[in-house]
Amino acid sequence: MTQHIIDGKQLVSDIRGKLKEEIDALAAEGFRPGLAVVLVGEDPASAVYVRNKAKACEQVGIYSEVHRLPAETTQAELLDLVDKLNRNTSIHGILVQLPLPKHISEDAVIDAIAVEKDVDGFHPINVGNLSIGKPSLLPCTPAGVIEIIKRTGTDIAGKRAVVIGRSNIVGKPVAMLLLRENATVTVCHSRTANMKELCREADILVVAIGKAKFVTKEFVKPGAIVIDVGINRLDDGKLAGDVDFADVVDIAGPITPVPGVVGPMTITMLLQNTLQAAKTLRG
Ligand SMILES: Nc1nc(=O)c2c([nH]1)NC[C@@H]1CN(c3ccc(C(=O)N[C@@H](CCC(=O)O)C(=O)O)cc3)C=[N+]21
Ligand SMILES: [Mg+2]
Repeated sequence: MTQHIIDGKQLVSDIRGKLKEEIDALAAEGFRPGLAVVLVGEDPASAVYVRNKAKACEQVGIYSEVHRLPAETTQAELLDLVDKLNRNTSIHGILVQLPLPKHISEDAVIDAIAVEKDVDGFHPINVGNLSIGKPSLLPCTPAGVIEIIKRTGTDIAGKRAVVIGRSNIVGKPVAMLLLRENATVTVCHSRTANMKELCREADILVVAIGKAKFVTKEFVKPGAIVIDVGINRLDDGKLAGDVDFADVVDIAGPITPVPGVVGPMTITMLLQNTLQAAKTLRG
């Protein structure tokens, strides 16, 4: 029983291959999409993600630059950099790595990013446009989750979907996107009663709560699609998802291991958003 374990490498290389073709064609016309990533402070995990993002850009031919600022950077200095990037015509996507140091308001920084360059899809205008069904830049992890589900060959319309987690960056936008695909959507959280019973009704279960191995087989309907958004660092240094993979793998249908699928897909959707933003800005 391994054929239903979703192959992240295959998925990501298919999509990145198509992105590269389109970017190569633009480059042949003398136009290259550009991404700026801003990292404030020295969080080691963030440093790894930022390096992975730069590597992925290079792979598909997106120009990228990383701005590393010290932890003591003031909010005014960061807003000043964002303003410069907003006006830089060779930059089409801006990503300010979160979390930011406590003395800086994340809301103020996100609000300052040009809506057309907000490749994280975190700006309130992009969030609002998603919720009312207008075109927008979609948040990367949620967009990746939908792409993974579609590529299992599942028709989402009419299915029961349960999302565990209601964060602004994953749970809520995943629920919104599943609704847009005509699923019947339930969102569970820390105050939900009968969570196991609700989850067992799901044809599609998306887990984003940040608790290692929280979801066991009692949460899973036989054959259900299980998408694990969690990345938790265990005491032994290994990564684990929010799903107890060994416990769930035999009962689930298509299932994502951690690491290997949702993380690399998130970065792939960032590349896709940067291309989309570049085409929009180019007109
Ligand atoms: N403005 C902003 N946008 C983000 O999209 C954003 C952010 N801030 N802050 C941090 C989180 C986290 N994040 C990840 C992306 C890829 C992997 C990834 O590729 N993970 C690999 C494993 C990497 C490892 O070994 O640690 C995997 O799951 O296979 C993980 C985490 C994006 N984030
Ligand atoms: Mg959440």
